[in-house]
Amino acid sequence: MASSGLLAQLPTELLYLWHTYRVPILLTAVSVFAVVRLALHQRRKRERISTSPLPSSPIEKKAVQLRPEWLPENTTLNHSVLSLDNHAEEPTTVAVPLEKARKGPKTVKGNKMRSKVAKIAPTFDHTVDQIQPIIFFQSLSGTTERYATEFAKAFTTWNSEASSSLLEPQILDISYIEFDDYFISPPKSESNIKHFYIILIPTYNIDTVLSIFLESLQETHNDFRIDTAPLNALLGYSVFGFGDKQDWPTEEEGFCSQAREVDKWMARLTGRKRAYPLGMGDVKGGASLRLDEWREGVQEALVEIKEGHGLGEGVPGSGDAAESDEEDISDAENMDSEVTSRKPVRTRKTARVDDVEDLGSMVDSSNPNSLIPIDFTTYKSQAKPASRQAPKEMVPVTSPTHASLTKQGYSIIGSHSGVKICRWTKSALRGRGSCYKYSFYGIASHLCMEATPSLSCSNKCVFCWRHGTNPVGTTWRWITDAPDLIFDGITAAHYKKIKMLKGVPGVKAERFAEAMRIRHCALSLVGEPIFYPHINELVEIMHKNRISTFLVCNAQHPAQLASLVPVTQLYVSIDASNKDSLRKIDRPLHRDFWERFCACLDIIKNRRFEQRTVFRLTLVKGFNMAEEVKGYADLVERALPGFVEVKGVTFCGTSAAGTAGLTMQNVPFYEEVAEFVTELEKELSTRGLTYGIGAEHAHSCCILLADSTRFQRNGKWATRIDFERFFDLYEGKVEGTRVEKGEDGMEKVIGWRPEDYVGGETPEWALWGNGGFDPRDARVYRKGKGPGGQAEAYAKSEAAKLVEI
Ligand SMILES: Cc1cc2nc3c(=O)[nH]c(=O)nc-3n(C[C@H](O)[C@H](O)[C@H](O)COP(=O)(O)O)c2cc1C
Ligand code: SF4
Repeated sequence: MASSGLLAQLPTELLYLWHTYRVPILLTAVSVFAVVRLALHQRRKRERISTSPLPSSPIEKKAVQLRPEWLPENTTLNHSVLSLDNHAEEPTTVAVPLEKARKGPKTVKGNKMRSKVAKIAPTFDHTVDQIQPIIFFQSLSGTTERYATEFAKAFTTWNSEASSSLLEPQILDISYIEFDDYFISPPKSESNIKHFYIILIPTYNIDTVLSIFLESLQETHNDFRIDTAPLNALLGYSVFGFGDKQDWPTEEEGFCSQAREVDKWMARLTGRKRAYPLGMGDVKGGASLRLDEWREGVQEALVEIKEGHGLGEGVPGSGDAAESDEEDISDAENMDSEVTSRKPVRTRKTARVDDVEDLGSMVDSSNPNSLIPIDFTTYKSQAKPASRQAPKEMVPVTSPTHASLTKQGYSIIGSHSGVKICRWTKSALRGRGSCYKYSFYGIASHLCMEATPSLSCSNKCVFCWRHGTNPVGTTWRWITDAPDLIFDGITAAHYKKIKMLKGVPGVKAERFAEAMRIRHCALSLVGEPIFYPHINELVEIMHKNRISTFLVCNAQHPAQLASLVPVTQLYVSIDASNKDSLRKIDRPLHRDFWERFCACLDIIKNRRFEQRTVFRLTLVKGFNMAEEVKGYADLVERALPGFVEVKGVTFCGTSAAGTAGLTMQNVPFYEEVAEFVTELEKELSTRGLTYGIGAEHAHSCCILLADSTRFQRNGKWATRIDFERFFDLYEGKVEGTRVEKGEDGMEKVIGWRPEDYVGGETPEWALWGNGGFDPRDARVYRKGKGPGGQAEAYAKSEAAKLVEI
């Protein structure tokens, strides 16, 4: 009873208490609430290590138009499809779909009327004009180069006895010229100098520079914006091919097939100015003799021209275009199309005639007005696309490229991937220092693997050390190895090479043990990694194995760049600040290289909050340094990369580099690089951009600019990477801070930002002005080098030897 009375009194008591103490109760509740909120907030903040402000959400992105011709060919970006790997020992899975996965603007097809009248070639006035012969050659294993040199010598000796209207020949390697400078129109020169082309080439049934050369001739021919016979102003041309009759006994089986192709395209581009028939020599017997005979024939033809007789008389289709049947010339354009009926071929009068097959196919009298289909949105020939051919191996074991790369220390994996131990990996194993990637980002060189899934690329940069033998291509058209096999292959080859260093004096046991677990992969080396159609799968495999990825691309493949999965650090090579300079230094194969380059910059800008983005500038004195600071600043302003790495060129010291016009004089001194970077920093700052010099590695002539609003903590540089954090973000163990507004207007996390895996502060010794060499490592100087006023010369000579990307 007593207890029920108490209960009845309780509401009155509570009401009394509430009235008496409500102010302190309310204050306590608010305080507790505030403390709990604050604690929760602090916890979340700890999870988000980033200190920089969150990007406005969603980040405004510039629309980048991907042209249809930029989309990959022969392959698909579909992740679920793996390629057939013909190197695999165990049976592999799915075959490469040969059809293009083309998206983008609709292709507009039209028709071009064939031109009825060939241009009249300028005549040679033997009283005032001079002939400039140009000897073009291409050589992978040196044979053709040797013959071309001998040819030039014999030709010059003969010419010294002849007259002055025939100039000394120029000799040019097809690997190093700008095709457009010679094969869209004759080179620019004084008006009384007329050119004559002598072309000496081998044949390779694999992809080499020659395949690209042939494609370029074909493209020029099919380009509706270019004249029917753009090389008509040449006085004439003649081609000599080298082949191997032992393995390719007949023409049907491929003997000198590429020389025959070049001869055919030159006939079309010149308006049939074949001055002397195609010569062919078997390198296994009689090539020298054949070449001498052919040289005499070419010389005779030149004498005729010199004396004002032009190319002499021949059957229609040979000799001067003006003398030829006009219809034959325009029909010759259509050699690829089906021939319905053929004019009877007249008998040859002289040695200077076309091949019977050529004559036959160029005549299509029954259908003089037939139309050639033209694709107005692309340069590419629609008539006979290369992609219809069965894919080949990029670097077959039998190729000189394979031999050359293996000799240089590369392990070739499958037929298009490579891996090589970097000099710095050896150095780090011996406790003698790591490369600049350690100073800037914290990558110890002995934990790093350098590899590429594509030894081929679409540039022929003057400073590339794979000159001459490098596979090149504008589209991926090779047999494609599966990404897991590439991963297994490159890692196995890397470990094998590390093991081989076991006995090298000075290798530290502790570092050797550490090196047996790859932590980082620089996807660069040579070639273009994003050219490989399954690069995304390969990157994913790396990340799953907790291997970080530094990927360097050459800004020529916007479609692949746009669809690349986020990597740990994404580089784009910026080899020049303007179109002209880029053309000279990178010698890109794509005619729209500048548009591609600019599109890549816009993509880099759009993706700057998804991953760390870096501009890699390679300074080559005399090519891309002087007067270009403002231009580089324009590019930085356009793409806003997180970092700008500026590096003096590495001179590979090969004779091929010399052919490309590069010598030690082009390697800048460290102080010159430093001066350049200081100017660039100043220029960026006048534009209100917040870049500062973050770190340096004088040893490899490399300096780092970084965005101070993103990669500084408490006013101190934080350029290093927290790799464990990166993998935790990748695996979803921690949440990133990249947010986007959903359809409901609410912000939600959609990934991570570079700021989420910023590592510790940049060490004192790596900061600008301190040199960048870890004092815990032993610095070893070569004889006669080292401190004492020679540091810069040392850096320069070392830079010449290092192959470090
Ligand atoms: C991988 C490979 C493929 C070749 N393909 C052909 C061919 O299809 N037809 C041919 O006549 N010769 C072919 N050859 C022979 C080369 O044309 C010949 O060896 C030539 O001398 C090489 O010239 P270079 O040393 O200047 O590169 C091939 C040689 C190699 C190594
Ligand atoms: S982009 Fe790289 S691999 Fe390609 S040519 Fe230039 S330096 Fe060599």
